[in-house]
Amino acid sequence: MISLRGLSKRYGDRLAVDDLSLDLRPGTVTGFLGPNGAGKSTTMRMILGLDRPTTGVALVDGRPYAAYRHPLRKVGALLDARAVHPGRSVRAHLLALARSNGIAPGRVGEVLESVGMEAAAGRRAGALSLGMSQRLGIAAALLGDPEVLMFDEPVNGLDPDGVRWVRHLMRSLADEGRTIFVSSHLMSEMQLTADHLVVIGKGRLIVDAPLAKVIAGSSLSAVLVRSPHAGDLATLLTAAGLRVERTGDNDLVASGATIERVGDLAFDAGVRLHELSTREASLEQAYQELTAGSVEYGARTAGG
Ligand SMILES: Nc1ncnc2c1ncn2[C@@H]1O[C@H](COP(=O)(O)OP(=O)(O)OP(=O)(O)O)[C@@H](O)[C@H]1O
Repeated sequence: MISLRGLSKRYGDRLAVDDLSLDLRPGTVTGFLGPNGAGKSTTMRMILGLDRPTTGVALVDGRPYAAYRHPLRKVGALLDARAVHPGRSVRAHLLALARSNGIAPGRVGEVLESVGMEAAAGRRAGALSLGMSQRLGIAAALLGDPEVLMFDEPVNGLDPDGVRWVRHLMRSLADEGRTIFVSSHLMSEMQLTADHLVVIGKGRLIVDAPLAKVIAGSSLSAVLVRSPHAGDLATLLTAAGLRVERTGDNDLVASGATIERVGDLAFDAGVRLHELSTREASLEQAYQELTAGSVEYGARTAGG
């Protein structure tokens, strides 16, 4: 498990990461979201000991990453796909990593196969396309068969097949009980991949919650109700603390509650229902509401 406690990073007068405390759990894909400059990469770098926290700690199973003798066997990471020796072949790059981490050389062939790069093993790492570099970075992360995997924008540059492949890979790694921490700006992809979300803005924690809860919390998620007594029901639900909007003579939309709660309130009051259903916000909509106050580098939209 990865634990962050009061983790902060200051660059000059800029607080890039501001007092983050959270746990990343095994068997879970945790999506790491936030606007540009929010501090995602800096957080990941601190977990990997590549940046020193100004205050606080980042621990992997109770110890700093750097305290492990063979760190790649504990945490595999893809942070910057282009951070490879450009003149080395794909195979030589992975062999060098394996050697320095006490990993059997035979493992190189296995990870090349699992990322579909056996045929490219002899190519110069510096001459790969961005998508192929991403695959090589993922192969390097998998090399030590680690319990924890961190990926910074892993689908960047991948074609649709590659994107789907990464999604399935993350799911299967989590299903094997590993801890997966993945940053992305692709909300539709995150909605399909993540179980849990950590959202930060301007270095600060905004949300640490299951995906379903984040989506249900959006003002655009709601319960739709049709009833011949919609007026009575609206009064009842409002009195119970729900936000209610009448959308027709017999129709209303209630937000701030589950479908079960709306159904139970109607049943208890003896109000007849002709329809009870949910409208789910997309992750993109939920995310926009959550981060509305934290976007530093947003372009103004037309008319906005
Ligand atoms: N080495 C550094 N020196 C000075 N400032 C830095 C350094 N690295 C990051 N920063 C600043 O810290 C803040 C957080 O950057 P970071 O790259 O962690 O954000 P991010 O959430 O990963 O952004 P993006 O989504 O754009 O990749 C930014 O304001 C960035 O300019």
